[in-house]
Amino acid sequence: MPYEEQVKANYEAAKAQYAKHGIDVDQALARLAQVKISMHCWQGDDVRGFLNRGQELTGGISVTGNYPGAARTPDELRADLEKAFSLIPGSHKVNLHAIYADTDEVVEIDRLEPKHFDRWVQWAKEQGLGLDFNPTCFSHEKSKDGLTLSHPDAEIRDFWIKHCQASRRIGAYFGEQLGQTCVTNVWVPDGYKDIPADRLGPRQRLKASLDEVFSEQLNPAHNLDAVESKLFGIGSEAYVVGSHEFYMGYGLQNDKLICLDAGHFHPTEVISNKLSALSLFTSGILLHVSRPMRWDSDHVVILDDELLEIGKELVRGNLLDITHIGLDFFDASINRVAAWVIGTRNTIKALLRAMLEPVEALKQAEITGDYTTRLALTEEFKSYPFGAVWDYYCASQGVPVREEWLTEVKAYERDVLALRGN
Ligand SMILES: C[C@H](O)[C@H](O)[C@@H](O)C(=O)CO
Ligand SMILES: [Mn+2]
Repeated sequence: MPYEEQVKANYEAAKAQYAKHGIDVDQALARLAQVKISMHCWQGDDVRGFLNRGQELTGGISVTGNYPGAARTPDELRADLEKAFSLIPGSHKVNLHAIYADTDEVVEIDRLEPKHFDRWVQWAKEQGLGLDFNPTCFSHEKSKDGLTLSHPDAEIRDFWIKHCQASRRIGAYFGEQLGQTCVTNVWVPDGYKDIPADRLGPRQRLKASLDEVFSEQLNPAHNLDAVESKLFGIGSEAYVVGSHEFYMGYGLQNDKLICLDAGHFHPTEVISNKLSALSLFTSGILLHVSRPMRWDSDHVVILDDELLEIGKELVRGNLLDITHIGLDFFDASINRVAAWVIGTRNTIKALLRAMLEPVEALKQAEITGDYTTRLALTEEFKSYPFGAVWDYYCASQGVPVREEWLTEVKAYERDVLALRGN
């Protein structure tokens, strides 16, 4: 049987099995096709960006590895993103950082304007992509002591406030131009390596700075603001100003999306368990889907228990409408295009797996105290023919089925990435 026919036949057989449990697979795929993943541009060049290219990566984050072929220019980065998107089913977004401005002007980051991102906007229009945005409060001379919006020096604080204000305007421009809301996420690295004498003062300053950052009213159809907390970073082991409690309080009080990065909590703490609770109090959530390994190591996302659990929580709690799903990992030890493809396909797979579960039967078993059925069904469904549905979804979206995509990445590596000579 020709391969396409085999994929279709497997799909039909799988569909019949799921239908026995009242699961409408066609409906699940239609729903899945609506979900956008915001693919982070910074996987493509190890968080270097194009402004201040000489600056080392700071902010307590780190990229390891020296796999050849990192993008050196905006055109190269866009070509790599296009390659990755051609191997991922669905229609998605690109998440930009301010240092990825594509301009011939020499511009300081507190003076960035929408025009410095026009080439990105034109490209996004051509590609049918949405854009998200982030101020870059690191890798800069004015953040060299690890402090930005909470800095004791008012002039330095003001510089970063202006940068974040400029970033929000750029986000609103993206939203207006592309007809898709842009999420602008504020993350600052501020913290101390050792035990601080004053934990309150920096938080008071950060709060006041954020109030200024968000003082301009922007159309929420164009831009939504998010705030991202963290537990610790390299050089901020003892104290991070923007802790989870800080941003949860700030976000709830000021109607900002709360960003949960999977790598920003204690090693045994998981963000999947936070979604239902947060959803009761917030108007929106931003996810930074990442894979911490012993620390906030930003490994490429794999289809592990936590990713599956995130998918389940989003689907079972009906949270996809209020949740913006972004990725945040950076691995320079493997082909960077492959890293995007693996992490993004896995995130979509986790959602599909969750959509193909007998949720109502599981909830019913639970509510009647029949935990035996809950466990039995959960375990049996792990070997239901999810793969056949995934294969069909990829084929129907015109992207390679299974590991076929790797052949394309290898060819791209040979014909394009290897020629970059880096
Ligand atoms: C580059 C990103 O903005 C950064 O990774 C941030 O989101 C973060 O998670 C820092 O640890
Ligand atoms: Mn993050």
